[in-house]
Amino acid sequence: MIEAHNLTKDFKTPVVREGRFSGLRTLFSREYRLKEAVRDISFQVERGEFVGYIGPNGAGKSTTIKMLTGILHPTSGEVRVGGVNPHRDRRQAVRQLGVVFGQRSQLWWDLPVKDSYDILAEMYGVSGAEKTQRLDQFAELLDLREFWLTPVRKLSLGQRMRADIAAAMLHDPDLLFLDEPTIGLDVHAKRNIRQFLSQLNRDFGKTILLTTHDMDDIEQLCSRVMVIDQGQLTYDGTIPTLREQIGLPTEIRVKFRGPFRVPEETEVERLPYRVTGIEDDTVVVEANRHEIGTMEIIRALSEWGDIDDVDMAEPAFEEVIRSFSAS
Ligand SMILES: Nc1ncnc2c1ncn2[C@@H]1O[C@H](COP(=O)(O)OP(=O)(O)OP(=O)(O)O)[C@@H](O)[C@H]1O
Repeated sequence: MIEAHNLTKDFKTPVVREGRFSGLRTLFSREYRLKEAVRDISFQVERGEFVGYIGPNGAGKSTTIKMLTGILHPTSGEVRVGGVNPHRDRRQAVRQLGVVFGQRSQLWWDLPVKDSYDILAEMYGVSGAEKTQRLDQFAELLDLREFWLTPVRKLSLGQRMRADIAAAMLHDPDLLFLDEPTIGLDVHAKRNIRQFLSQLNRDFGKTILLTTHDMDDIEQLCSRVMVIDQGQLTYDGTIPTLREQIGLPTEIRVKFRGPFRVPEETEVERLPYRVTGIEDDTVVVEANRHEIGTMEIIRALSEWGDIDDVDMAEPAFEEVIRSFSAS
């Protein structure tokens, strides 16, 4: 559905001069600084996938999305979306993709929500019957009716986002790009949006590429995640594998039935796990699953006493990403 081959995007920006008349001198300067926003990125997204695209600020996420949607032309490399070049065959590409930018709306600010849909339907050549059928469905799933006749500028952020997602899907594209769709929303509004996106993917087979700083979005929605850092793709795979690669410690809480004996610190230190706490009948251990298997730890701990229950907590996803970007 999406193919990116050795995508690179450089931005040339004039070097800003200091001092008097600096604005004018910058304007006429021939000195440029080159910024490699995206460097030699290749990936493929198959039909029906839900992919998270994440990375620190300024990593190159928006630039990539803009190349995939045809807004920007790559400096080198190639993009195909549904078999077409989105920059060259703009009309064809636009028909099969929907885009939502969390920070700005594609709806008409002063018009009632309903009127924006009428204009978009006209622009995309969506027939009256199709429009009615889709809007009925979206109104149901996204609760649009409560603000149907309200001008867009009067909507809350959550309402505006729901209205925008429905607008992006009005012409029934196969592919949806979302850039920060849950930014600034409260927990309830985020849940609504996530539910709808999940339905679009699961029940309607839509392919979705999601850029977000909200790690819960990624964990709850995406089956695959791509990490970009300083313009380069540093990871492409599943979330559990990403966790394993980083090797952040897993916390294991072991509850003992009856008495137990924790070995002396000197004995424990030689082992690839650390006892980080003892609370009544529970011992908390941190281990790096790179170095020792969970079963091995449990086997070792069972020598301390009679194990009643074991609970494991994986490292928080946000921490995984932070550590990944720093390494
Ligand atoms: N039009 C432009 N001209 C010059 N530099 C640009 C332009 N657009 C982006 N950049 C630079 O390219 C780099 C990547 O920017 P981009 O917006 O793609 O990052 P991002 O990962 O989307 O960041 P964020 O999470 O903050 O939105 C940044 O250093 C940015 O300053």
